[in-house]
Amino acid sequence: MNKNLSELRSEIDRLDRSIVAMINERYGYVRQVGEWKHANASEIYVPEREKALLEKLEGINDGPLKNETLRAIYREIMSGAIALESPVKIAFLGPENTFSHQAALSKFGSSVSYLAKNSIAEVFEAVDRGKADYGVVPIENSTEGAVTYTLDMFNQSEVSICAEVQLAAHQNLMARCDKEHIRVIYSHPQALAQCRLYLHNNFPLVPQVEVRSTAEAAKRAAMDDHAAAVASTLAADANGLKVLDGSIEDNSRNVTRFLVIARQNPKPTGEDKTSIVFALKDKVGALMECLTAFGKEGVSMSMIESRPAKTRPGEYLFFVDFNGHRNDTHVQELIEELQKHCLYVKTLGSYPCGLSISND
Ligand SMILES: C=C(O[C@@H]1C=C(C(=O)O)C=C[C@H]1O)C(=O)O
Repeated sequence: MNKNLSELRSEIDRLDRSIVAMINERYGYVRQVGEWKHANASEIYVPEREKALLEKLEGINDGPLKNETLRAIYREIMSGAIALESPVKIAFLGPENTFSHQAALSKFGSSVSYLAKNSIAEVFEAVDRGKADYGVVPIENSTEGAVTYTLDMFNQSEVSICAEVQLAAHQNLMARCDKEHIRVIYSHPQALAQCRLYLHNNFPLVPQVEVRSTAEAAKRAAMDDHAAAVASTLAADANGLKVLDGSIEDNSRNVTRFLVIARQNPKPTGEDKTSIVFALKDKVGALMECLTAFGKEGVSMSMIESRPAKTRPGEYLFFVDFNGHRNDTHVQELIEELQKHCLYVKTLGSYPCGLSISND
């Protein structure tokens, strides 16, 4: 016979008691892992282990639990585990409630502590000086391209990349008033650029004002009856604003990629990416030789970006992301080949390929 509601709930209660007991049992082992790590000066956050664990769990999950839900639950279980091992601090490009904050939360969960920094340079500095254990910085957007400031910082800093986060960052129009009463729209220049068409079609006569973050834009909209902001839903909630239109970005596959920086180098997972920067020797065909080296080693690039070297006019640095780990023989051969044509080649990190996460 079918169970009635209170019988069903007591079954749920029984299982919840087991779940909590099991998480606590798990944390007993986590604590011991933490002690081992402290004794062996080992890293607390281990992205390659987390990735392998999540993949294994997805492999045994027969549903109805969705893999997305499973990941979110484990994000928090592992966040609690990290906090139990050590009080880690994560620096991100502030203020709070920006997409960078959201990217950091999606990687480290809500049990660790966060430091909102005023600039990308300050995030690097916090990690460089050990004031933060990890940093989260934007690196590229699928609509607007590379975040050149972050690229430039890598050339000056000794931190390395230990993980990536790909956030399907949806932009939203939010305000206290209705659409017809909007007299000004605030946002970060990149967010305004991502919604150029929507804003042109819907608010051709409303002035757009650039501010330093989408979170700042939402704060301003919260203080003005006739202002709107283009920002994340996190910012709408934090400032009590109504979302008037959601997912207003012109390209619905608008993804922002963030990097986790640290003073550590993850081990290979079998599905890794490596980021390097190189400066070409001043000789004809040097760039061609470098690109040929990638082809020869069968290495596919996922990003290539050039930046002025700032030493002499006309000299450029090339930032490249490609599939593979710095420990792989073919990657080592590729780097040796590149060195022949470059003044220097610096490996910025090898890290597990990240899944794309949505901020819906
Ligand atoms: C427990 C560990 O530390 C952290 C927590 C993990 C977890 O909760 O499973 C996994 C990897 C680490 O980020 C570990 O390294 O195994």
